[in-house]
Amino acid sequence: MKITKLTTYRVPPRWMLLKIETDEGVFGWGEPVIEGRARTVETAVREMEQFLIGQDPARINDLWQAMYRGGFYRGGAILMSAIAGIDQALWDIKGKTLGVPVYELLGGRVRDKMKMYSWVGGDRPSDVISGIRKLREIGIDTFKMNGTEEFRMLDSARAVDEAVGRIAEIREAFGNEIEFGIDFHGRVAAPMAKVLLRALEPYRPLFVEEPVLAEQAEYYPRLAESTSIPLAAGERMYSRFEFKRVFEQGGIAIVQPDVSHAGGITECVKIAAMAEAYDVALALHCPLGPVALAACLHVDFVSHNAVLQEQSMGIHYNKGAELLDYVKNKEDFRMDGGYIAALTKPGLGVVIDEERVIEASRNCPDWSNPLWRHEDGSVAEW
Ligand SMILES: O=C(O)[C@H](O)[C@@H](O)[C@@H](O)[C@H](O)CO
Ligand SMILES: [Mg+2]
Repeated sequence: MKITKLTTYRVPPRWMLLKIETDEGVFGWGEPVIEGRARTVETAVREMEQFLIGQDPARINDLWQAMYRGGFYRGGAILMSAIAGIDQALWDIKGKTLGVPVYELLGGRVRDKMKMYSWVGGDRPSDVISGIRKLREIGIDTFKMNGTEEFRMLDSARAVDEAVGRIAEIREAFGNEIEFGIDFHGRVAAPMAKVLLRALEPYRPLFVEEPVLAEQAEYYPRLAESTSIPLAAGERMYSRFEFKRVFEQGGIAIVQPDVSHAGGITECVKIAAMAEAYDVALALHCPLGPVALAACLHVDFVSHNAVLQEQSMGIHYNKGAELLDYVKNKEDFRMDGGYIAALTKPGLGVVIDEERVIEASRNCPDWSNPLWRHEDGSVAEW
């Protein structure tokens, strides 16, 4: 079998889908994208296409190594997202060719269902209580929200009280019937991270995510020493080689690689195994589309330490399209009591409505995150 064609579709809300076709008619879907840089990743996929055309899609490991090591400059968000989406599509092709779901090719399921969580509250965490109430009606009991709005490097007791007050209201309203992670989203700098973590302790969040920016990873062990709240990070780390330092230094209890940013299924299965060796949990990051989610689920179903899966249904970014709008087999993504069953169709198990995708890709608006500024006019982390 030989790869004959790669087609990319940038579609609302902010996703990019990749279709890889072969000379035997089998095709696979991937989702190579960095939110806000879809066109840049698209160019990176195009550059890799020259190498890929004519290759045997079954040789996933060799193609991965060639795409990663073939370039003198490697790694980082753009290249690893391009490799990620291509890798996902290659696994889709292999599963379809052999007539089995990808998790069977990775040794089979370690669980019967996977625990999911949902975002509430939006960029500026508001209406969190009503958002939780609505999702509780469909059996979701685990949530994530942003912890703050703009947050200065050295911020006030008032800003801390505002952030903590929102969390206190949640515990007040729901007690311990629900669990929630708080995403600092990299908005909190090292001087304030310990202050905020300490203030949140009494409300026992399930985890705090990106307590500081990934480029400040050396703070993770020190922050972990200062709190009992499990710390999570990983959406802005792109390969085993970045995660290994985090495992070695400690401090992160839950790693969150993104299967569309960190080299795909091939790389994330390896990161998951490394995490297990350090007794670190896995909660794959996935605020993206259905192919990214399907790829995550295949990693979840073969990883003992997979504890939670993010999915983007109703997420504040999904303007212009919802998680399953481009999917034909919507029923396979149904959640029951906050869990999802394995996707058992051959390959990734997601049947893409290509007509819908082609239609949506016409004049697709570019998405980029807002540029926030502090009151003094300086740039604020979004
Ligand atoms: O945890 C999450 O889902 C992420 O922090 C998410 O909010 C960002 O990755 C966003 O997608 C960037 O554009
Ligand atoms: Mg996050």
